[in-house]
Amino acid sequence: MKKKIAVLGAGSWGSILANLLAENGQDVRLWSHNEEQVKILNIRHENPKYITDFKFEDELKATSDMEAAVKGAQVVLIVIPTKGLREVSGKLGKLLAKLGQQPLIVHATKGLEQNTYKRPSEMIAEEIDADNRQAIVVLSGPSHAEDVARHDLTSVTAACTDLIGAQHVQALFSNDYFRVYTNDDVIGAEFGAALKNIVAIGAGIIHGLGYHDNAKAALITRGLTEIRRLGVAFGANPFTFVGLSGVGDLIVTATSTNSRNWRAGNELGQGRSLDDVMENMGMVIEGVYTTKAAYELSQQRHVKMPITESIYQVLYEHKDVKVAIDGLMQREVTSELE
Ligand SMILES: NC(=O)C1=CN([C@@H]2O[C@H](COP(=O)(O)OP(=O)(O)OC[C@H]3O[C@@H](n4cnc5c(N)ncnc54)[C@H](OP(=O)(O)O)[C@@H]3O)[C@@H](O)[C@H]2O)C=CC1
Ligand SMILES: O=C(CO)COP(=O)(O)O
Repeated sequence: MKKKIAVLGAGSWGSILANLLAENGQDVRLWSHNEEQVKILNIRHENPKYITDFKFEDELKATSDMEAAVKGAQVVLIVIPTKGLREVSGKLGKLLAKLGQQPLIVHATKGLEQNTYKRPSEMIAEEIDADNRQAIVVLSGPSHAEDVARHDLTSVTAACTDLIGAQHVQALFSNDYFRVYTNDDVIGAEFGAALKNIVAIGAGIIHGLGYHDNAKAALITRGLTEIRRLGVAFGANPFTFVGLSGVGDLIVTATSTNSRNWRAGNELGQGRSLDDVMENMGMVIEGVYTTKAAYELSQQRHVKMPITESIYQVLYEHKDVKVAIDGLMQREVTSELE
């Protein structure tokens, strides 16, 4: 049955997910705070800043009025970068209370909040009263918007402590090119999603420095060990990290030139400054912020994360990229299973 779905955030991922839901026959309202972008989406069916050479479904309606998007919605999908998530969730929470609605909440944000180190679902739960929502479901996995736009085969995970919520999302999003699995490990899904961006920056740096496949494979594998260590310290199921929202997303982000995190790392490896890289990307590079949060969290919890620490030193302490990467090899040798 056709559902009314509000999608908050019209960047590359929000707009493409909204389009997928419209293709699946749902009644979708895409909200953006940018009126000019809304006009272009409604008149030309394009979102040129975020997805080039792509025509959106005629049925997909955009609006800059959050109330118009959310009114009557049975499902609200939030696709806002971590930095703006609390603000947008707060507005949504107030609106749902005013409208007396209780939709299922889905989010696709990948990161950890600065200073509090909260996961996206924790921020959302704090900003939307439990009386004004059903479950919160995490949609995550290896899924570059550019690939989904061209109907490349994609598989992701819907994670929710209440499996019925995850199954609901599975049914809404799945089609012949987008396959959704379920998982009840929200902590693992969110840590996998956030932390893989740090490793993707590292993989880009390695490429930019001129190292090759052996170095990339080692970084990805040892990076996964760090992701698992921190996630498990917070109660994640270690098996989630060998799933789509763990190693799956790590592979796609650390090996694809579509990845903003990989591209940022590659440019840093070639000697560009972080300010320069961030200014020119024009889209969010979540890993830059997540590196800081994860590094501080690892120090606080005494979790060994040498790759994260090295990337933190490059991003925040101006350490030379080559010295940082080569330094990883010069550490005391150790057991792989430690
Ligand atoms: N792109 C992808 O392929 C994928 C992305 N993700 C994740 O999805 C999340 C969103 O990423 P993505 O769509 O790529 O990001 P983009 O940078 O492409 O777009 C972000 C969108 O959010 C809007 N926005 C940012 N802050 C606010 C705010 N405070 N209030 C209202 N709107 C805001 C931006 O508006 P404005 O244009 O005004 O800046 C823009 O429309 C990230 O956490 C990312 O890691 C997950 C899977 C795949
Ligand atoms: O999360 C993503 C793909 O699964 C998108 O990664 P980037 O933000 O690095 O482009």
